[in-house]
Amino acid sequence: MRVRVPAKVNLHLSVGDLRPDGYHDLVTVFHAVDVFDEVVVSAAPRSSVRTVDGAGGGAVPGVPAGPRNLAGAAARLLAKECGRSGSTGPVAIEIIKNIPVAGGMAGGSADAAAALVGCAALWGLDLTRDQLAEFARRLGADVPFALTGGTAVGTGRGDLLSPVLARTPLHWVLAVAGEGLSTPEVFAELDRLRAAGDPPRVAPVQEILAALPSGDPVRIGAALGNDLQAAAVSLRPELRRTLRAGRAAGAVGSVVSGSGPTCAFLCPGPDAAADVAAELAGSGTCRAVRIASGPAPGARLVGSG
Ligand SMILES: C[C@](O)(CO)[C@H](O)COP(=O)(O)OP(=O)(O)OC[C@H]1O[C@@H](n2ccc(N)nc2=O)[C@H](O)[C@@H]1O
Ligand SMILES: Nc1ncnc2c1ncn2[C@@H]1O[C@H](COP(=O)(O)OP(=O)(O)OP(=O)(O)O)[C@@H](O)[C@H]1O
Repeated sequence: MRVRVPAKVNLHLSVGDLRPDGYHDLVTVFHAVDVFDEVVVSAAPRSSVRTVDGAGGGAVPGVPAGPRNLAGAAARLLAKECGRSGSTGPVAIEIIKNIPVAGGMAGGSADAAAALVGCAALWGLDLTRDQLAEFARRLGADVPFALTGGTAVGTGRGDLLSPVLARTPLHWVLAVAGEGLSTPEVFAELDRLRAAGDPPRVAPVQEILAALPSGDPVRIGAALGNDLQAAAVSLRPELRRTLRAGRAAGAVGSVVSGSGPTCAFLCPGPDAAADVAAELAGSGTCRAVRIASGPAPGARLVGSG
């Protein structure tokens, strides 16, 4: 079973206080973009997970091959919970990676969502979208959104979703950094910054929710915001230059995606995105540049047999 699954950017992310369970309450607006990982799940004598680079086919540093890989964890969870209702068994999982690793674009979460969809199909499990979402939630805060895609508001840990009807395509340039950031470290840095003196918080979510139906990139660009941006910039001060370079190149909005360090630049249209990408690529402020658009659909079977 071959499943295609999108990356996300957060158009809005407001972070509440640290909870006793180590998480923070969030209000976020997820937006899926057309940077896709593919996850291929096949019955095999022994379970395994292998990741290859979608661009060159080589190894992908930073992605665990063993039991810590979230896609393998997804397969194990489904086998454990549904073993009695279908023919579960060992699976070989191959991940074809295009989503930047540890980039704040939920790549590991996407692979977990794709593995849930692929294994459910392989094993003939008759699960509803709600049942899949419940398993997804147990794997990580970002996993349920990778199932649904589109644009959605997330509350709780970010895992309670309600869809946002905003179908006008948005054109993005993504600036990918040379080295990733650890999500727990970025949340911890925000706690530290707040203990030392409250950094400014993002505007209420209503601002972006009011802007989205207009489809107007200038209005939407002005409403982008992320409480984790200050923490990501504090850990990686060079992101300031990246953000400045994208705006100087003509982007109408900029935001660090999730826990970073990927920076997302909203552009007025596809031609402007090509111009911004070319200029950013020459600015020397990031490792790679990608053009993307959203909203993209969530995890979907694209082949079988
Ligand atoms: C930053 C975001 O990408 C925004 O969409 C997500 O909140 C992160 O989601 P994720 O990577 O799926 O997160 P998880 O794997 O569930 O959690 C990793 C760690 O991030 C921190 N974490 C995550 C989500 C959340 N609401 N509060 C947190 O404090 C916790 O330290 C947690 O142990
Ligand atoms: N399938 C996977 N793909 C990528 N990373 C994985 C995977 N499984 C486990 N990981 C681990 O998760 C860490 C975070 O990777 P990921 O690419 O999901 O980060 P992220 O995009 O910043 O996450 P998020 O946006 O959800 O916070 C990696 O450093 C790696 O150790």
